[in-house]
Amino acid sequence: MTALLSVEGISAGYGAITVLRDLTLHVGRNESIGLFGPNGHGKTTLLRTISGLLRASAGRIHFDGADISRQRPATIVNAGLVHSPQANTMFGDMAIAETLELAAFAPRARAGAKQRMEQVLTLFPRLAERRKQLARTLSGGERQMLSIGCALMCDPRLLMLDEPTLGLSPRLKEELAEAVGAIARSGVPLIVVEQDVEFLLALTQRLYMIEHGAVSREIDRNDGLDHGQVMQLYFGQGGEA
Ligand SMILES: Nc1ncnc2c1ncn2[C@@H]1O[C@H](COP(=O)(O)OP(=O)(O)OP(=O)(O)O)[C@@H](O)[C@H]1O
Repeated sequence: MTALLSVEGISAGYGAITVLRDLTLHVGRNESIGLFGPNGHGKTTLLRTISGLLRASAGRIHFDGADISRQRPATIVNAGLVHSPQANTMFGDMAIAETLELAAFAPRARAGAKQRMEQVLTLFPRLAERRKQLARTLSGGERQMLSIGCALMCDPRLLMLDEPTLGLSPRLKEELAEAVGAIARSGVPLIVVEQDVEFLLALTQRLYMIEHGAVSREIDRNDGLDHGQVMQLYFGQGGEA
């Protein structure tokens, strides 16, 4: 069976700067994967390239067997490949409920939008309590929840999360980690970028270490490595936190 997502030998960057260099990875149909590695080595650039916000200068990306390398972001979202970016700024003057409604813009997401909104508000009670509050007045953690909520409103078949717990207090981090775990258990495959390898090992089946714009190591949870052993590999390869 073909992979749900396959990224084959892509290169991408910004103008004259090449960030991704011949990067290859895949996500199976019933799995979630984690991406980790040093800052500035291309994890966010990879998610932006998969979601069509950046165009790869070489290589191919297939989602559910279809070549999406040249597709527009809206087409990719409508296919069910949805990206929840880091520190999403949102429409500040819109309330939470309005923002979630607007997020279900993709034709395939419109039909079940009402029911999905209820699911998002059940997953994130903080958003339910504040449904009339303006997005710009939300705390960092609440914004992160709204960003993930908006991605869920698109009815994802594969959801990409960029550092969902970055900068959160331990309590909020736990709340978010629990919600992300519930999303995975509900059957939505995930690609999660995180520095917290322990969190990734608990959540995903495989990890890719990204260094210098390429995959430097693949770790399968079945390899039985614990957090300490993964970190040893990381630092042993010259990685920096
Ligand atoms: N819009 C841009 N224009 C030019 N360079 C950029 C742009 N966005 C990112 N970069 C550069 O591309 C490189 C990779 O950045 P990217 O955000 O993909 O890394 P990352 O691995 O996600 O980092 P972090 O873990 O800190 O989020 C960095 O050197 C960054 O400065």
